[in-house]
Amino acid sequence: MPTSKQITAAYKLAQQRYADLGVDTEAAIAKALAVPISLHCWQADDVRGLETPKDGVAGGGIMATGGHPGRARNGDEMRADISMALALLPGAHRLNLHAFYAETGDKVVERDAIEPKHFSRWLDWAQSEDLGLDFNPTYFAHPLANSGYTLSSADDEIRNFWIQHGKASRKIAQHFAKKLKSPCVNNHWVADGAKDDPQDRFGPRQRLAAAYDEIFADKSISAKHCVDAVEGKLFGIGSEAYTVGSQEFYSNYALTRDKVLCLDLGHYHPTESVADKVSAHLEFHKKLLLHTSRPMRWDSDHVVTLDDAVRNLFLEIARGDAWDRIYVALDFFDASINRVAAYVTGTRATRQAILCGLLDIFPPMAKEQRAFQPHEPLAFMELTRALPWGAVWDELCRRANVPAGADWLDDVAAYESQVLLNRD
Ligand SMILES: C[C@H](O)[C@H](O)[C@@H](O)C(=O)CO
Ligand SMILES: [Mn+2]
Repeated sequence: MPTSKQITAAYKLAQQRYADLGVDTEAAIAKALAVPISLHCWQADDVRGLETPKDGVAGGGIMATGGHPGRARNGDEMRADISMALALLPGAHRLNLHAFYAETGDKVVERDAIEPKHFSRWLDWAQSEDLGLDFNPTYFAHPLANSGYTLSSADDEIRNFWIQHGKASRKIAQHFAKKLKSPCVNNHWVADGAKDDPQDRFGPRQRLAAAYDEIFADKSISAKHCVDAVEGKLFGIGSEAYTVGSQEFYSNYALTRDKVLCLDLGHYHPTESVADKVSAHLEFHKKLLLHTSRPMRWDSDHVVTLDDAVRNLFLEIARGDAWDRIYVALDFFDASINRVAAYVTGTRATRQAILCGLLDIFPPMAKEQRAFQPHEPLAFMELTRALPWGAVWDELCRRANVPAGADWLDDVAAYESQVLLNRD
């Protein structure tokens, strides 16, 4: 693995190479370190939640598969594992919590009754790690979600239960934001839908819109603190034929209600480009929440790698200079590998994509108002891929005081043998 001296020497050469193309690597490193990435707490425990012991499935259209030992079994273990991952990650981070990670002791507290106090241990830990907090109401993995419909249910009792949960989530998000002096993104996703063609597609969508309107009607919640986002999807396990909260539904909802639209890289047809959607949405929406994920043939939530989808997404953000109009969050869960390694791999890949976006040669070229021959953009895009961004990344890691290269694997191996393998 490269020494600190070797990293700096390689960086100097890379810096010059980029400078010749008009790219300021110092500015790119500083900005790439500053973009906050919200780490999803649910990779640590395979999306099980802390409410009651459950086996395997999270329920509601998503599922972590695999049986690698060492899964976190409680809040303390989750926090320890995430702290371990954070120690190996460069840059600014937040923690993205789901409501079913409330810690209520021996008391069963229903989701419509959760309060900020049930997350005080997460809040204390976030303060100690200097992290902002984001939040998500959990509209799945619950007996009242078994019918396949929650906020869009035709059953008043079920729908009202989930409306109360949505309202409670916003109070918690506002509390986090005030305590941590940092706005809290509160992302709403429901798995509502049908496995096979329903006879009524209108009713659930009308009820879903009305339910959200009721949730968001609470005027005691300020958008300065609680930044509500809504996340659509093409299909899920059990909602193959009909997903109530589709992309079109949420795009229109967010636009007409001034909410943030969430784009998850796993939520589209495999050939659809999420990068291409960014400029279309940002022409109309103020902000986007981006969930980085890797859909292997379907919405499988594989650990993020530096693939074209993630790279192109942040190239697009860079080309539109839209850094202040996005929130970046992770969304993957793999129970078949060491979960700390999953965090480190996926978070590093996301930040590498951010860095590659910032090292793009097109924005400086655009300033020169250079007229391209039709064949040139493609040639320059190929050149961009071949530029020594890895040397800039190593330098970024060195400055952030975290291992460059794959040196972090040693730390993960030690943590696995000393901590993770001692769990049942
Ligand atoms: C656990 C999250 O809420 C979930 O992954 C959601 O963001 C999603 O993407 C569902 O497919
Ligand atoms: Mn998502």
